[in-house]
Amino acid sequence: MIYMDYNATTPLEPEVIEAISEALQEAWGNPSSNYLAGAKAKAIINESRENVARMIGGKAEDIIFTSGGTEANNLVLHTAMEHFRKSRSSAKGVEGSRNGYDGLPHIITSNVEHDSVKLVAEHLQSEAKADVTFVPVSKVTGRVEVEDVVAAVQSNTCLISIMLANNETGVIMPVQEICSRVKSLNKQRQHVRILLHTDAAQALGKIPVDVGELGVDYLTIVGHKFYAPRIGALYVDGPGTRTPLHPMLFGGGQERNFRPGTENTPMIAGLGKAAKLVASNLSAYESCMRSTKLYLENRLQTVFKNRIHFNSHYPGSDILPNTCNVSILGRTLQGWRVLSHCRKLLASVGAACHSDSGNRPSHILLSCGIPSEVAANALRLSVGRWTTEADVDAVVEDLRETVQLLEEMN
Ligand SMILES: Cc1ncc(COP(=O)(O)O)c(C=O)c1O
Ligand SMILES: O=C(O)CC[SeH]
Repeated sequence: MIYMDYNATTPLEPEVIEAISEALQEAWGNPSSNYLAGAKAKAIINESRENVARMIGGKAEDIIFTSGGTEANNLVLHTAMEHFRKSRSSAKGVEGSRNGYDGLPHIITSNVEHDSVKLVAEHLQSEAKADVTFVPVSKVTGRVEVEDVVAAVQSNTCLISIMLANNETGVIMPVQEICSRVKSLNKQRQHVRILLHTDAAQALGKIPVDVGELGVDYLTIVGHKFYAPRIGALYVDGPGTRTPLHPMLFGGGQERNFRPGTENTPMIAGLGKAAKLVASNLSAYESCMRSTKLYLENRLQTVFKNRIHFNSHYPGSDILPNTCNVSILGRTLQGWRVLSHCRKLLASVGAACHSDSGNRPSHILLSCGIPSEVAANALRLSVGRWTTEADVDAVVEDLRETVQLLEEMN
């Protein structure tokens, strides 16, 4: 079988497995314990924190380990709600400062976010705890447009959360430009500070990610997208000092009380090792995945000619180097049907967490302006660091044979 679903999850690099097993064997102590076994664990955690910070151009003290990206994203939206409430209570009594605090906290996000942002925002909205603007991506560029985000800002806006790259289309969002514009707004606003978050899950390990260049207050890190284990982290620019961070959990004081619970040392060790590999090899990873993806697109074009629609080709938009969202046009060639008949290819029609959504076309692709009958045939092919041209040849031949079979069956 040939795996081409690296946006869903990645295997662990051998060096990462080695770091995890070493921590399991040698650093099993409680990191808070004051004897050698604990000190060993604490040292591994500190080294990993440094490596994760280095991967994104941040400082170690700005990294908070979490169970994964879902927790990190939830922590940001929870913090924004608390930020609004505390800002409002401190504004009470100050003449004229009540403006902007009447009503609910307002969140701005896009209509193509991962469910761990989308569903949290929808929940807050349905519970009348927040107003939410889901800014639609442009159907021309597949990208959320800066002017549309800025136009959505209200006096009670307390958070803007826009993913750095989309998991289905691979489209890279203009987060740096959005942050630059909103920081200027914040300087002149009399109202609550607008916090800035990006979910970088799909970008890390594929393209350069630098928190200073982006200008974000928060950035979500997801290990299992860059050959690390199922653990994550949240970058916060000065947690509790420059940038608010309000815990969802209370307990033993770990992670400076921002995320208590005895640390998962082996998984943190793996995250740190994977981050170190990204920091050292990103340029090679990126160019290798890009050349493989381009070879895949060329082979698909050659074999399927005018029956192929590339769902990630948007004028003026940058795309992740590993992602190829493509539809083979034909009445009987729905993506799920093609994949279920392929003998070698392992891929998806869209986000793994939507895999139980039946055979409906991806709402992400429909939001990007892909016609329904084309979106229904979508295949999300995402290559990895070690995907070869031979893998591509085998996958394209598998698709060719499968299409021929399905069309002969009908
Ligand atoms: C864009 C994006 N954000 C968040 C997540 C959630 O991360 P986790 O699976 O660690 O909860 C994922 C992947 O699952 C993702 O692709
Ligand atoms: O896009 C994916 O498959 C991961 C998020 Se559910």
